[in-house]
Amino acid sequence: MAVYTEVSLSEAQALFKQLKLGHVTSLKGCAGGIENTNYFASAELEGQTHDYVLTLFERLSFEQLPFYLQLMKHLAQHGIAVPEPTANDKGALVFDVKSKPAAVVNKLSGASELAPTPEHCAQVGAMLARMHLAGRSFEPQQPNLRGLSWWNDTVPVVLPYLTQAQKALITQELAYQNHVAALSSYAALPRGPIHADLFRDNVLFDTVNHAPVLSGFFDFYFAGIDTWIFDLAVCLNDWCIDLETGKNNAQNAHSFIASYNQERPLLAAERALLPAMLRAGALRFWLSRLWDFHLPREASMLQAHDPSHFERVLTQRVSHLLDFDTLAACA
Ligand SMILES: Nc1ncnc2c1ncn2[C@@H]1O[C@H](COP(=O)(O)OP(=O)(O)O)[C@@H](O)[C@H]1O
Ligand SMILES: N[C@@H](CCOP(=O)(O)O)C(=O)O
Repeated sequence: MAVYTEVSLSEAQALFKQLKLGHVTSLKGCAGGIENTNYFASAELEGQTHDYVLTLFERLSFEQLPFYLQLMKHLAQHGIAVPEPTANDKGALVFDVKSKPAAVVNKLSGASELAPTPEHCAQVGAMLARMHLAGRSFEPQQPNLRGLSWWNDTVPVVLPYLTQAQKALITQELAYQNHVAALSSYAALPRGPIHADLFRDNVLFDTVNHAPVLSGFFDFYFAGIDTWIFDLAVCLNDWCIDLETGKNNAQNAHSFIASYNQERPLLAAERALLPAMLRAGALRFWLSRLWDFHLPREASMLQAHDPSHFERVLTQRVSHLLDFDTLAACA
């Protein structure tokens, strides 16, 4: 149950009044999620009911939040299906509720698809590409805070908890990623705001006439400026991976890359570096899961995900380098 901070109807009412969203008719704690307090709220305005999500941020501060919320607003206003944060009269997007930073966004419809097919992957791939293009006109800059410099800082912290084989894998991979980051072809990659954590559980689909229809992306709180191809690799490492074995699902990957490529054709340099970025994405999540698992932050409410899954994905990505059919298909 992800309600760590209780919000009363009258507290929600006061915020919705300030935001001119009307009268709150229902307020329900959201059972999903592990990091923040989320409430689903309905409000009536001029005879119409609208559904919202009220989030109280338990980890991020008042200072950190504007980047993420402004990015969501920018993307929503540029036609990307993401929750749009509501601003007050002064344009503020972050508010104080129970001394916690809080925001109100529109509620997306649908549910996550935890067993995605090529059709789901095609829709996510296309919207990911459109999201990258829409992000070109977003001006605020914040690096991906879970990028290379965080990996360099964090690998030494988790090393004492690893076996000899794991130590070898992670240190060799880190060295390889530092080498890649120093390449001029890497420096020239197109970049901009990326989601950086667009896993299956951060995307919702409706069902229309028995077919899935993407309703939106959410949970932008790992977003930052990084290469677009890294964002694509993070997605391929979740949407196109067999969760039991860590093996590539070539059909899903083909569909994901082909539809991304149709919206924004990949550059030759991006194709060349995709195998390296698939390894980077696997390292990033193996490392964050190891860090959460072995060094849980004090009073953390996070339930650590299984690190060994991304160790398996990394091992596969290193040994198979790439499913060449997949890349050839989007040429
Ligand atoms: N804008 C939204 N529209 C619809 N559902 C949402 C929205 N934001 C969050 N949710 C729901 O709330 C759940 C928790 O959100 P999430 O951002 O994953 O929380 P946490 O950051 O605490 O893990 C999600 O699984 C989703 O079902
Ligand atoms: N997708 C990451 C965990 C990020 O947490 P989230 O619940 O905020 O998406 C992982 O699987 O390790």
